[in-house]
Amino acid sequence: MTAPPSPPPPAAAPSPAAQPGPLRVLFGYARPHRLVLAASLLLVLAASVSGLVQPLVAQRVLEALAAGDSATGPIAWLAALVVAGAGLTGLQSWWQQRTAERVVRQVRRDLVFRLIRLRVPELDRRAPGDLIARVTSDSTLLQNAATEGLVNVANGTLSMAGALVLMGTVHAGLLGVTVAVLGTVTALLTVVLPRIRRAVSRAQESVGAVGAALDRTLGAARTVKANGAEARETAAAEEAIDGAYRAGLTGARYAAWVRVLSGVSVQAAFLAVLGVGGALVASGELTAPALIAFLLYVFYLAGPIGSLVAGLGTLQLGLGAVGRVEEVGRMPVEEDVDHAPRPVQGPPPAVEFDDVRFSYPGRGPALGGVSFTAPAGGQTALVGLSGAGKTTTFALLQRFYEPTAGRIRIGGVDIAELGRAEVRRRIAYVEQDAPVMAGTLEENLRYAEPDAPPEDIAEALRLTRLDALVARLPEGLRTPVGSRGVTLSGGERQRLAIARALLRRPEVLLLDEATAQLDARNEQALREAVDSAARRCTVILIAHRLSTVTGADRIVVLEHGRVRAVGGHQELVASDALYRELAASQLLVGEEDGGPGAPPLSRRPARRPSAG
Ligand SMILES: Nc1ncnc2c1ncn2[C@@H]1O[C@H](COP(=O)(O)OP(=O)(O)OP(=O)(O)O)[C@@H](O)[C@H]1O
Repeated sequence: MTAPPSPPPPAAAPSPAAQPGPLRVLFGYARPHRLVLAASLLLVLAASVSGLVQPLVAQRVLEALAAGDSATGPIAWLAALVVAGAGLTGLQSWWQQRTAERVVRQVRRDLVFRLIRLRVPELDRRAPGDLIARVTSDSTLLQNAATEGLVNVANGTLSMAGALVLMGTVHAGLLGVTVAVLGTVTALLTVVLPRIRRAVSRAQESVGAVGAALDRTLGAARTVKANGAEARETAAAEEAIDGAYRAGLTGARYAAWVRVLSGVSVQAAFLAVLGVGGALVASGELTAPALIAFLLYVFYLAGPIGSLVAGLGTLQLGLGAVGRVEEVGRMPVEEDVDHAPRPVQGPPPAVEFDDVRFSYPGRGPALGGVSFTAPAGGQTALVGLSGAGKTTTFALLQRFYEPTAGRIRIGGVDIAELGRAEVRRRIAYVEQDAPVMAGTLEENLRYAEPDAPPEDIAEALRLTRLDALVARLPEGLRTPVGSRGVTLSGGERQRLAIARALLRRPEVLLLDEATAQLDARNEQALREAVDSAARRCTVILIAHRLSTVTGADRIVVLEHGRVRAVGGHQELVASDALYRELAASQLLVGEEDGGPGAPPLSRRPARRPSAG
């Protein structure tokens, strides 16, 4: 198997101990692109300077005209400045957007890299829809802030400072008037902008909740429809949509205030300067062209102020998203799954559970000291009532969760000493509700073994009787399956999962028995497939059916997270009351029906992440 390319770890994944503020984090995302962003800032500043010089040149034009001189030169300069300003603005916009796309690509790659490696306990407590929203929409807000927001704020600040300096050269007193007016407006803006940020954070959380609600509902679409629960599910999503709407309205209200304040600032400064400057012109302390030039500067300020306000607004949106993106950086991931472990060729190993204890977070013990040995190369069946702890033993064996006490050994080696990739390379796992991955039937088969030789594929297909299905499909193995292709039946999906598992030639095969949806013929085929796998590896299965239990070398009866009894079928029927009860209530019915058609020993619903 070739190892997948592993992208670099996230650019900014702070340790929980010292978390920098959101602004610093934002700078962290912009830092790798600082040269391009600086160039972008220079371009926008150059465009601003061309605007900044225009009032001065206009003043020359007016003075030349007032003196009866030719104004052709200054007018030509003015035209050149206007064209240069427009060109620079266009170039800057393209350049900045290009950088923004790079930033968001990196943010999304980092997020996806981490999300796919999240530890199972973390995945179990998170809603996938919410995690997806962080990749799709929060990353966009963050990207805008880290590029456009920072450049706009820098440009607005520098351009405004430049304009104020030039205005000071025209008339210091009028500059004082302008600064007083703008200062008042700025004070008001600092009250409003953080509110926008909080509103955006709330809106983003609600959008994440919409995603989570939809993910849950669409994932259980058949159950929703079968139970006529469309209205209830719609209401649940609508509640989140309304939350986003309310937060959006709040944000819009504050955004409107920002527009009003920034618009009013220039108008107010204009009126104040006109009044004071008019008096100065009347008293002869200021020339009319100088006042006009000053007023042009005041209008020019609308540009930098607009840039500053837009930049601050974008920053607020981004700062609201930073927390949600950064939180992913703090979620625990499996660090040890990205190296290609050595191929396994050894003989089947024994699997030992030695006084294993485990509790799910916030729950009582799921396993309270489980000890049993699955003999090397044998078939071991785990049976027990629903909730006894069967699936939990599989989760611990694959290091999805870690035991709180006790040891699990494969071939005598404690799996805690092996990397997760190593442990999982030795084990093939067939889930009860085995999912079909996107792609063709062949890609599904080769999912873990892309280089499996064709004869192995043919054998796996034959053993699982999928060869008949392949022959029926128009494009054979190249037929796309899953959501964008041919829909496979539950039984076909399960056989596909077993074929995939057999192709991996594992040391240990874990089978959460998936025979409930098979007809008798195919179930017989599966038994043969598992029997043939058992000649090459150690098989542990969560048994739901009589035929499996009677075929197993060893049966482990679990009850309330403990091993209640271990033995063969006849032995347990004779010695264990619970096993006998299970057999009496369900297995015997199966025998009467002819074995393979028997009902499951224990049924359980498909598990969904517990987080809502
Ligand atoms: N992800 C989880 N988070 C919290 N508790 C869990 C989780 N998975 C299982 N449990 C709890 O742990 C206990 C053992 O569950 P487990 O799934 O191992 O039982 P099981 O024997 O496999 O049951 P079934 O046959 O119904 O699948 C149960 O009380 C269950 O509610």
